[in-house]
Amino acid sequence: MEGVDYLADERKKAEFDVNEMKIVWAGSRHNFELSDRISKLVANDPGFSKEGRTMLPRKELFKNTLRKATYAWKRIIELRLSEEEAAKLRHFVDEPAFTDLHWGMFIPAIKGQGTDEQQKKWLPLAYKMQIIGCYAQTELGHGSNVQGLETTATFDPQTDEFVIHSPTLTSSKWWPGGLGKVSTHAVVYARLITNGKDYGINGFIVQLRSLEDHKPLPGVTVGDIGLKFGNGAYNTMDNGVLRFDHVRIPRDQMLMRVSQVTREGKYVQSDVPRQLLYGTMVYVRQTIVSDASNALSRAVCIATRYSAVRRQFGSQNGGQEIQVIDYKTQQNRLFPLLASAYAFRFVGEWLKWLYTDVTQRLQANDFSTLPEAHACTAGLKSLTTTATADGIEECRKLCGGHGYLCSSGLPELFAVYVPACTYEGDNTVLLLQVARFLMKTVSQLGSGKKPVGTIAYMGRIEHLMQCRSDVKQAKDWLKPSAVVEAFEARAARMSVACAQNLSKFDNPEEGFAELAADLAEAAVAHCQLIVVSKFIEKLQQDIPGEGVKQQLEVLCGIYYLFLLHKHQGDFLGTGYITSKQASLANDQLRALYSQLRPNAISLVDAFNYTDHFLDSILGRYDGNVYPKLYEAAWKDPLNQSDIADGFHEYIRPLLKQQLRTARL
Ligand SMILES: CCCCCCCCCCCCCCCCCC(=O)SCCNC(=O)CCNC(=O)[C@H](O)C(C)(C)COP(=O)(O)OP(=O)(O)OC[C@H]1O[C@@H](n2cnc3c(N)ncnc32)[C@H](O)[C@@H]1OP(=O)(O)O
Ligand SMILES: Cc1cc2nc3c(=O)[nH]c(=O)nc-3n(C[C@H](O)[C@H](O)[C@H](O)COP(=O)(O)OP(=O)(O)OC[C@H]3O[C@@H](n4cnc5c(N)ncnc54)[C@H](O)[C@@H]3O)c2cc1C
Repeated sequence: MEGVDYLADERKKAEFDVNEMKIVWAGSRHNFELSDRISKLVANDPGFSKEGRTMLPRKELFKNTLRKATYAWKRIIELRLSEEEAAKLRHFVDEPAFTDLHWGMFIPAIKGQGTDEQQKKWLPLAYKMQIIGCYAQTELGHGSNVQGLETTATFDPQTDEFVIHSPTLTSSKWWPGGLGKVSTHAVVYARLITNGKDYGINGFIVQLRSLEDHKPLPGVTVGDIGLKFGNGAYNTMDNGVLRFDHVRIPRDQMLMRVSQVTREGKYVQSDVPRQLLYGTMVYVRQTIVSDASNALSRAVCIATRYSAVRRQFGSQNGGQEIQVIDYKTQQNRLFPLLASAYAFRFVGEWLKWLYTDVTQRLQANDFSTLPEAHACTAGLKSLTTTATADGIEECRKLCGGHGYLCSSGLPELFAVYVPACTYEGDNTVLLLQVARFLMKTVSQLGSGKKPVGTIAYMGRIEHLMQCRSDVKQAKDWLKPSAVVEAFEARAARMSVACAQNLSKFDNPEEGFAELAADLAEAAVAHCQLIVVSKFIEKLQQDIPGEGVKQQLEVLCGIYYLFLLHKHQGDFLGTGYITSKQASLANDQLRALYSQLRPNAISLVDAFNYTDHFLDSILGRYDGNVYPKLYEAAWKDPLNQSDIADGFHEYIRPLLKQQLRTARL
């Protein structure tokens, strides 16, 4: 029945102020009001309808995305939205498009690596979308190994130009989003060669298509790389292939903040670190961490609401069956994901702060926190995207068979999200960057250099190597100090063990390669410590609203106790806890599940998602699942007629043949 709230009883059980929790989730009242207003604006505009998008063939799907992205831009101009509001609108339109890369990477690359003059020239064009840009770094032969890229940019002093060239097949640019069919320009990463010397990778602004008729410019070969994983999903994006045949660009289109080439062809290195060339990746990794909580919370919202609607087994005397959310196994799979969504939200907020801080420092020529910012963005990107992709898939399974239907919203969410484990740095490769940072920190411990920030705990290494957990009863696991020490001791001991094993190798690089799997695990332990610590720090703030802080404490407990349970081997193996203490942690975890249970629906309501954004019959706010699933099935093109296309060609002859055989 329309208008009935099938989850009303669940909502009545809430022990906290949901409206206040909405503000905590959004980060501030301002953010909440902004998201609330813009998400409703998008949901109520038929121009942003998602109806039938998973059914469209690629060409129509792509054209539909072009229409939506252009319509979004039109609305942004008409409504005079600020940059912040416009970004929110694109987010709630919820369809990967070329604009993500234009705003998310092309513009940030020019801002981060262009000189003031270059920014003045290019940014106004990009802001008005008079040019559309993408980020062309990855090649057919190399993605992770940026230093291995092959595209060349050779300076020609005769004409004061760079010649951009793709010398081999493997040097073809491959993957950049927005490149295949839309971008007029790209920031292209190529090897800078001047006076016959190779100075490594640099960024160059290259025009690819005519601004008049959109044809590729002479010397440019460009197209789409083909269909990707999933129906609809990321196929709304034109990931592209690009080759250059001696394409000439003026010298001043080399992005010159980090290094310059003079009119005479002399290479000059600025006094900023070369790693700033990788700055766009640091920026985007930070945004990906913030985005992880959006994707995970969305899946969790669907699975939680559906788990309260769905009933299986246990009816007595004709009564109702049990809601599947009441099974402990369902809770043990679902509630840690709900807790992770909140944990990633808060670590995302903190990382944003860290990124802003490092950016301000860089502007003042203070590069001291750059290595930590790189390690944090790389590690947390890896940790949160892996957990989110796995979590979305788990939510699909938590919804049983119906989760496999596209109308559950989960298959498409997974297909759109899962490449986050690969793009912007393969997750294993990024963990190994964190491990390098950890090994460097451990090797410097005796040098008098005091570790600071997220690595400050290494400064207490002697204590952390010896201490033992003093937990005696299950509720002792609720003490923040007991938990933080457990995660610090585990991370420190795993890093030190790796460092000790590394020291047995004559060649450190050989040792690093041999021990890579252990090093990646040490990096995970360090990153989990960051997430746990930031959640605990968040709880030390003043959090208004009846019962809100208590619910967050429950979620925080579930997050760290679930990790402790899952990685028990690490905690036991490094000798910080005993098996008895591990078992007490598990007892406490079960108790927390029971505390969370009555609040589960309201905790996902606090995400404040519209039904339009969720795009899921199973996750509907009103829980009216079955009639809507039934209705949706009849909308499938296969059900447009009772007799299937192809019946006369294929099925009928088959049946006839069987009839003949039967008669024989
Ligand atoms: C439905 C939703 C729709 C939309 C929602 C929107 C939400 C927002 C999301 C945005 C849109 C996302 C769309 C997808 C975009 C994907 C774009 C890409 O993939 S683009 C392509 C992305 N591609 C990749 O990510 C490629 C991954 N590969 C790499 O980044 C590098 O090759 C490497 C780091 C692995 C090695 O680097 P290499 O130079 O070979 O070697 P070494 O290791 O020897 O390091 C040397 C030194 O440098 C240091 N350092 C390193 N990095 C950094 C840094 N960033 N900074 C600072 N420092 C850094 C390092 O610590 C070391 O220091 P030290 O020890 O000497 O002190
Ligand atoms: C949807 C999508 C969008 C993208 N958008 C863009 C874009 O806009 N612009 C752009 O430039 N690029 C883009 N990319 C490319 C992306 O950044 C790369 O695919 C990514 O950096 C991984 O590199 P790779 O493909 O070379 O993987 P590979 O490095 O070939 O990875 C293959 C395997 O090797 C392992 N491996 C590699 N090196 C090591 C190592 N040193 N130690 C241990 N294991 C290792 C990896 O863990 C992985 O298991 C996109 C990719 C995708 C999927």
